[in-house]
Amino acid sequence: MTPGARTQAAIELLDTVIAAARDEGAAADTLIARYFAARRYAGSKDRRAVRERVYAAIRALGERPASGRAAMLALAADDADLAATFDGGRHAPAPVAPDEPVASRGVAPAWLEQALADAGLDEDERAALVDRAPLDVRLNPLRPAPELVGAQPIAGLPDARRLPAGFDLAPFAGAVEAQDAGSQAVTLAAAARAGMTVLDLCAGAGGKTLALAAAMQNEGRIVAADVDRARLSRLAPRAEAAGVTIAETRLLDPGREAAALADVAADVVLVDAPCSGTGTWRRNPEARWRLTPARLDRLVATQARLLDIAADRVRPGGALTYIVCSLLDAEGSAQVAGFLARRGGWAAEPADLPLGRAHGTGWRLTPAHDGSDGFFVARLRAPC
Ligand SMILES: C[S@@+](CC[C@H](N)C(=O)[O-])C[C@H]1O[C@@H](n2cnc3c(N)ncnc32)[C@H](O)[C@@H]1O
Repeated sequence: MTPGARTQAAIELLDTVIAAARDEGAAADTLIARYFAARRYAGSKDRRAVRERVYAAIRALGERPASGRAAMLALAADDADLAATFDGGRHAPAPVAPDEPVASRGVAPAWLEQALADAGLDEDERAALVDRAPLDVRLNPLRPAPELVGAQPIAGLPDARRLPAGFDLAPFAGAVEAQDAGSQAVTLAAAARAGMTVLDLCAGAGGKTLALAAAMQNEGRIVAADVDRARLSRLAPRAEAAGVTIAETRLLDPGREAAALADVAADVVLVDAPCSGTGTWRRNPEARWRLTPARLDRLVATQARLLDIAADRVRPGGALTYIVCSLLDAEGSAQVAGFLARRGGWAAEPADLPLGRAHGTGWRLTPAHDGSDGFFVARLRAPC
């Protein structure tokens, strides 16, 4: 492909990413894979260059742009080589007209930037939300530790390593789990120990379930529940590879979760709740283009409902750990304040984790402060 054809491909792809973000359609990665599946003539260098351009645009633009062309013109404003590809040549974008719309750079849509500022994140903290994320892993203490060339330790997390970009994890399946340092740190707030009964209410594919099992030295019982069949079905093979035998999965019907869990009385319940993901924009920057105030309201309502379901499953004196990979107070500190207001006798305990700092009713990790994804976590103690 010529440089102009690559630019035009990025514009076309961005048009589909923008439409999918607006209409809750497929993720950018899926759209890029589909695009090239239908264009076998594009070589691996072309694919990489186009993909990089698409993601550079997504990362640079906070507001969902009006079009792929407006998005690429925003990048071209600071990149003379890119601007030169708008030459009207064969397969290349048309030359730029004097009054053409150009998307504006930014971290997030205005309403979200304001909500993040209201949550106490200054400009530098907000800008770091869309930096590139490192590759972090958790060494599985249930398996012999492999040699990982180039691995760096992460202070305060003995099982965490930061790996060089592009490191191939496939040969280490079961011994090494890809997991952000922040995700590892917030799981420690659950303080799961050998012999406990633990409910992982939003287990997904089991990233935190496996970390809980390791902390429990694979002794006790974990009920790993989720409403998403596809995600939950990935847990059992991962557990087997990791040597985890104490986790059982339970697929829940949305709206009927409480009944399906009525037999569980847990020492620890973990709610790794569905959220806006504002703390994981480094890995998923297009999420900024998908979130609307109405979608956020729905997530906040679901989180409150899950907190109440979870609280009913904690034995007297047990603990509930609530986690969101979001830095919005509506999903974090204020969500927990609402829980404490409607649940007499419950108390928030200081988390005191190796990463992060106290924030409102809980604890917060941010990319700028901790070099990890952004999280809010609270540990809540049930009355005896
Ligand atoms: C942040 S993800 C969990 C990630 C997972 N704990 C991990 O560490 O990989 C949130 C999960 O909540 C699940 N979820 C959404 N609504 C739910 C509900 N009503 N009951 C249980 N799980 C739910 C989603 O399917 C999703 O897997």
